[in-house]
Amino acid sequence: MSDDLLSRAERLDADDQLAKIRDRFALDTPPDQAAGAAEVYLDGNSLGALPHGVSARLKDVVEREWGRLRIRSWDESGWWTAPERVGDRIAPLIGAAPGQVVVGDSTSVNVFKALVAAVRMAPQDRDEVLVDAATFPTDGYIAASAARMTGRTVRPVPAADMAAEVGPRTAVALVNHVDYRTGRLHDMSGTTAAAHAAGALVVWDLCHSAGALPVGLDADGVDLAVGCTYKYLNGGPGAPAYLYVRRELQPRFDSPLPGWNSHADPFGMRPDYQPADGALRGRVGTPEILSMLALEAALEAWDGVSIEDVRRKSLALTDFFLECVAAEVPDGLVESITPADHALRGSQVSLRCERAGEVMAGLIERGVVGDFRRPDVLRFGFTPLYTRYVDALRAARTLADVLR
Ligand SMILES: Cc1ncc(COP(=O)(O)O)c(C=O)c1O
Ligand SMILES: Nc1c(O)cccc1C(=O)C[C@H](N)C(=O)O
Repeated sequence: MSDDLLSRAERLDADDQLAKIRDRFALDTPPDQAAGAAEVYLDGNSLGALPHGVSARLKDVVEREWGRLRIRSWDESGWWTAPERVGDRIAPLIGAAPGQVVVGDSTSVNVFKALVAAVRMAPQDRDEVLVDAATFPTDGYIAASAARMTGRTVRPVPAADMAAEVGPRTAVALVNHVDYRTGRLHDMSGTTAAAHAAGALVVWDLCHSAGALPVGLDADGVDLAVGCTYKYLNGGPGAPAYLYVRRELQPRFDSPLPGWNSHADPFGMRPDYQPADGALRGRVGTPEILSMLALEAALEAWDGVSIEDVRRKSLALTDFFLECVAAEVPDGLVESITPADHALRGSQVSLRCERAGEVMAGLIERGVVGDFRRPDVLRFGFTPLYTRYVDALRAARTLADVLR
């Protein structure tokens, strides 16, 4: 056991510019203090921790805005415009200028909107939809249905090969920015440029990158993007997702779900559909006000935080964790499937090991929470806003204990 690692972890935490941001989260509170030590939470890539402030905000939304103001809150409390307002709060985190992001519905529903709208915008003689072959399943299911509905076929392609595979038959490519299983980061700029050179559009799924690393949607000329808000954005279970539509494409965005909330005059109650301008064309029906306002409060945890600092810490944390695993876990028991190359790494470390399900259960029992993805992957998510270097060390040491 190397005390060296512990003193290094403590020094890294002491020097960490983001260390104080952890206080914005409900993490070191009972019952997390089982066995005297706070839980090491490395599952923020599935469900982000609760930021302080959300509970009080929700109480106010429920008791005052809903309970007392009732219907007036749609205007007086800003409920009606929350989807665009919260979208604009997320926008800087994903490199989008205001007016291009709208919040609402699940990621799955937004994948559907984005894909069908992209097929409708693409040259009509194009008959294929390329889908990241290792995609999170929901994207693949939705893409298959969207393709069937629009008379296209799906061709699965490894995300890393997407730039080479887009061609004259491609209407749209759907790519995960960071692979949920391996934590591999894909090349947004190069893939988008290659798709455009081939006359195709690209839809990016940002679920595992937004809030974990800088995303440059505008700079990279991305057409459409979707993402969830319950991972690194800490919006809470079932928090609504978002849809980005590049400003120049908005006039041509023809939603497959043209609900009344995306109408130019929703209260005109007219029988004919006339789409609104701008990002709110991506809205569908009545927004999820409670979860959307919880998300809005959660985003305050980002006040004064630079995403570049987040990225620096994320890479340092994942490097340190990999180093601790190499030092503490006997050789040959685990193998990292997360790229060592920083340019290819998101904010998680995935370790392949035998009986991974049982190993993760053992870790959780000992207060180290990651997750298990079948058949053999242990996932450890590193959320720079609240994960400490001592957490990375404790996770590696606990893993070594469990494996022994
Ligand atoms: C890449 C990716 N896309 C989509 C989803 C989920 O979509 P939804 O918000 O519809 O559950 C997840 C995780 O749940 C994901 O990791
Ligand atoms: N969205 C989830 C849920 O409702 C329950 C359990 C897990 C999730 C997840 O987010 C899974 C996650 N997208 C993954 O990367 O595996």
